[in-house]
Amino acid sequence: MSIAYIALGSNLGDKEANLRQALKMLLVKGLQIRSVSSFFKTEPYGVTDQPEFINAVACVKTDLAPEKLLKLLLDTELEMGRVRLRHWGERNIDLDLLLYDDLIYYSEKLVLPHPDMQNRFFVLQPLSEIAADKIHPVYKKSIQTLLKSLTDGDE
Ligand SMILES: Nc1ncnc2c1ncn2[C@@H]1O[C@H](COP(=O)(O)OP(=O)(O)OP(=O)(O)O)[C@@H](O)[C@H]1O
Ligand SMILES: Nc1nc2c(c(=O)[nH]1)N=C(CO)CN2
Repeated sequence: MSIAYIALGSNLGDKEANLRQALKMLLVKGLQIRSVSSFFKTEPYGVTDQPEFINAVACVKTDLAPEKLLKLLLDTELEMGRVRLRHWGERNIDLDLLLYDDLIYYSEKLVLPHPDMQNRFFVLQPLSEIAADKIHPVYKKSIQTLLKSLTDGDE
């Protein structure tokens, strides 16, 4: 069994209901959900002229290989009628794979750890709630340290 961390986000429709529905679907598809962070209201990152998001992170246990797990996430987005208005823009549901054990992996379809997670408050805040001491396999720093660097404005 492997442990993976999944980021959930929504800023269209009933955002909290969208996150709850996605979590239910992941469970039905066979992921063992070990913990889920609080749901956080977050300011839009990147493209800022859009509604605020609700974000959360879930820790799951799975036998699926990383690319199979990513496919499960992308299929779940599609089954929820994935709406995306523009790159980094509004969406009813977004499921990203943040970490998979301590794997460092790069393919056309999947990059692990998620290559922008260290820059995203909306990821590090919920992740640090459920995995503060987890060490990022590339930066070799804990999630809480990465969060502090981001909020302190370190390089
Ligand atoms: N760790 C990862 N988690 C999710 N998708 C990934 C990851 N690494 C690579 N991808 C690829 O990124 C593609 C596009 O992802 P997506 O449409 O969610 O981009 P985005 O949400 O607009 O931006 P971002 O991925 O930076 O949040 C996916 O189809 C997937 O193949
Ligand atoms: N706060 C917040 N900002 C974002 C988010 C998100 O989930 N939360 N997702 C984006 C596209 O992946 C772009 N910007």
